[in-house]
Amino acid sequence: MDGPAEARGATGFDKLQPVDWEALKAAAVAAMEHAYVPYSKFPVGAAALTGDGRLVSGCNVENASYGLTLCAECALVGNLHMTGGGLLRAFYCVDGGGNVLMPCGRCRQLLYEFRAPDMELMTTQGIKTMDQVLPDAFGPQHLEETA
Ligand SMILES: O=c1ccn([C@H]2C[C@H](O)[C@@H](CO)O2)c(=O)[nH]1
Ligand SMILES: [Zn+2]
Repeated sequence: MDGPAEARGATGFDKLQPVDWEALKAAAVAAMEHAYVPYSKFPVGAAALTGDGRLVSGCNVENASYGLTLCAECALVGNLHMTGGGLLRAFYCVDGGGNVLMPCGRCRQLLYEFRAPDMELMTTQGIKTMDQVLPDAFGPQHLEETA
């Protein structure tokens, strides 16, 4: 039915509305408090602002089969779709102490799929763009090259 997320565009995208990074952090911390981490004891919370101004979030959910663990970003992407889809404009991830946490490599790819143009991420070195944290990313365009 639908093509890749980026092709659908960010409906209602409003760049005039400044990103409230403190609100994003608070949402990430609130999500982190729901983490299921009996194995690593390393809770993670992620929150993002969508192009149309919604806050979406997620926490990590571990499994006795360790490798099946879901990162917080996985839950966030599920939440994005459950609450109306769209694209991500700004992203914030925290550890159990509320410190900024860099998304793992797999999650950077996951987020890339749903990035709004010029999506920003809070990093340990301040605000960065998706392109800075995942340069030369693999994306839908590569699928078309060999078709
Ligand atoms: O980007 C990341 C990196 C790690 N984790 C989780 C997975 C695991 O439950 C715990 C320790 O790796 O942190 C996330 O949720 N997101
Ligand atoms: Zn991850």
